[in-house]
Amino acid sequence: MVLEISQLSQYYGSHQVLDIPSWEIEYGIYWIQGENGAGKSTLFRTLSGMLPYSGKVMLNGNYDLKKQSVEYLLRLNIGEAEPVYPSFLTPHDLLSFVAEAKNSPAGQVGILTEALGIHYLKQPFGSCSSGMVKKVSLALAFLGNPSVIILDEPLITIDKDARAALFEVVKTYYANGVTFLLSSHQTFEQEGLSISGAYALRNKTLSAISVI
Ligand SMILES: Nc1ncnc2c1ncn2[C@@H]1O[C@H](COP(=O)(O)OP(=O)(O)OP(=O)(O)O)[C@@H](O)[C@H]1O
Repeated sequence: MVLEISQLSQYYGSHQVLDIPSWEIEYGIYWIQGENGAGKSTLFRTLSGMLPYSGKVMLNGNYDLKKQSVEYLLRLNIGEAEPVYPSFLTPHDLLSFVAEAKNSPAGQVGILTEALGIHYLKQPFGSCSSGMVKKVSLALAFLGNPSVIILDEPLITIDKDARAALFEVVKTYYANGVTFLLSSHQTFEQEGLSISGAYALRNKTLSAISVI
């Protein structure tokens, strides 16, 4: 299994958001759906090691998020729904830092920024457009040699060309063995992606649904 969850429970204070007894996926592209506030971002942030949780999360059958967190986080990347970065940093700063942390191959940042149309690499985030910030967050999600990439609402704020470019990158990575978890309130039909499965997050847990 690429990703396995068992007895995953997540709270904000006394408010329980996730209660997932068991969920597992093989290699593929998966669409996670759910109403506003259902807990999609919370699930993604939990799987990305950004929130403490109770339960077990395993990657590639080998890496437990709690026990082998460095190995795990080298192989699982996230592009957040509404990224916020320090206003004084530049895309160049952040991309270089994450590329180093993720053991990126030489030249990878240049390939991704070119592909996604990120032109203002030395302009601080404080003066970047929201679409540019989003594109940088998407580029960050492809750095290194991930086996899983989570893209939370990848379509928001980016223009038509960037959207097409993004899904070309998704297809290339998928063809090279990367599993994707995507969330979106819109369908991915026009992207020409072959979705392997869809899950609805409701009542704090994930259930398989048909892809429509
Ligand atoms: N940092 C936080 N502190 C407290 N409660 C939070 C926090 N983040 C999210 N929540 C609550 O957790 C629940 C799930 O929120 P989450 O953002 O995960 O949902 P979502 O499915 O991603 O929603 P949307 O489709 O609107 O983006 C909501 O009730 C939300 O108000």
